[in-house]
Formats: sequence, structure tokens, C-alpha cells
Amino acid sequence: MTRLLASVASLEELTLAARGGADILDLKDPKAGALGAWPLDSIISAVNMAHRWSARPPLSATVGDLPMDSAIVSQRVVQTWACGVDYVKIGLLPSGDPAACVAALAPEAQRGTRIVAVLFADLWTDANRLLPDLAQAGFAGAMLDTAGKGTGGLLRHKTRDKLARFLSQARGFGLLTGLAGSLRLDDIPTLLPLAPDYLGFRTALCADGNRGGALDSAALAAVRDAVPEQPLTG
Ligand SMILES: O=C[C@H](O)COP(=O)(O)O
Repeated sequence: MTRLLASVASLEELTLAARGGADILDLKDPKAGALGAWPLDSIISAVNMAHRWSARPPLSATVGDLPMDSAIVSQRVVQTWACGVDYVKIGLLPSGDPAACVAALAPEAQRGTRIVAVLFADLWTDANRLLPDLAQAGFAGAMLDTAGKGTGGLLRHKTRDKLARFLSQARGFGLLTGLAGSLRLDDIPTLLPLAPDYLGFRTALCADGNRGGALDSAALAAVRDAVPEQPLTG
């Protein structure tokens, strides 16, 4: 079953996305880049707010568009995880030494920090080659997204077959899998049969597809309708 991840830019949007049925609430500042980070004190406020709800979806937070410098990335992962989120999402770039960043995070991951690697489909030609390293380091998941939000969506950069291969290899390593990247409503029927653990959205949740604008509940409702909710179990 595929879940819906909604990237939210404020506490107000966090509430709106939770009410609109998002399965994963992703704290991200879309104006600050592909993985723009919320300030740490705002992440803590979001966690505190969500803890007051009777039921709450998992929260993820991004660390910002960081260079591939192990010390910088590790420090920001530690700080973000300490805020109390359920997942920390970090971007891995093919330039620099992404494998060194992954290896440097292994002790954190092995201490229980749930880290999701975001691999940019418009920058990586062979993102799959990092999957064994992620699994070895103890990462929780791997997802494909796009870095350049003005250059077309995920399906412009990777064929359906390539996405299927990525997902199947990531799954084979026991990683949680996700797809995102300016996904539109009409991409959903193509991507759902690939059965990623989640599909991630920001642009499609905003009025007129304006990623830097406000989250729009009607747009979220349309995406929610297209990504069927998980049946309640138990
Ligand atoms: O993690 C998901 C992203 O926030 C997706 O953003 P986007 O739909 O604007 O590419």
C-alpha cells in the first residue's frame, strides 16, 4: 500500500495536511530549496503540536540542501533527529563524496536514527549504486526526488522501468521506498502500480502548482483521492 507524504512549510500547513489525511507529514521549507530545512526550534514546535493530537502521522524533516561534507551533514542530522521527528531526510549529491557521508552516518543510524536518503533523479544517472551502502550503514529508506523543480517532474528524468528497478533494488535491501519530484495528479496512476511505500508531494498540493505558495486543501483532497487511504487494521 502506498502512502501519501505531504511537505508542509508551516505549523498551519501541518494542521491542514493532517486534517486532509496525509499519511506522512514532511517538514520542509520549499522556498529554501529542494530540501529546504525548517529552523530547529520550529521543528520542535511541530513535534510538540503533533504530540498533542489524539493520533498523529509520522513526521519527517529535511536538513537543507547541504554540500557532501560528512561533518556538516552528520551534525545537521543529529540536531534534526534530536528535535523528535520520526525520520530525517538528507539529500545525496553525485558530486563530492556521498558514500563518505553515508558511511559517516552509520553510527547514528545504528543508534536508531531513522535516516532517509533522497537521491535526485535529475542529477544521478546511477543512483542505484548507492543502495548497498545505504543498507549497510543502516539507513531507514531511500527515495528519488528532483533537485531542479523547474525542469520537469520525476517521469521526465527517469523511465517507469528505471523507477521500478530502483524500487525493487531498494526494497531488496530492506529500505523504505519513496518517489517524489514535481509529481502531478496524472502521474499517480502511472506510479501507484510500482508500489513505492510512499509518494511525496509539494507542488501538486499548492494552488496553481505554485510550490512556494500556500498548501491548498482542495489540491490536497484531489491528491488524497488519487492515492487511496490505507484501510484501518487491527
Ligand atoms: O518530499 C517531497 C517533496 O517535497 C516533493 O516536492 P515537489 O512535489 O514540489 O517536487
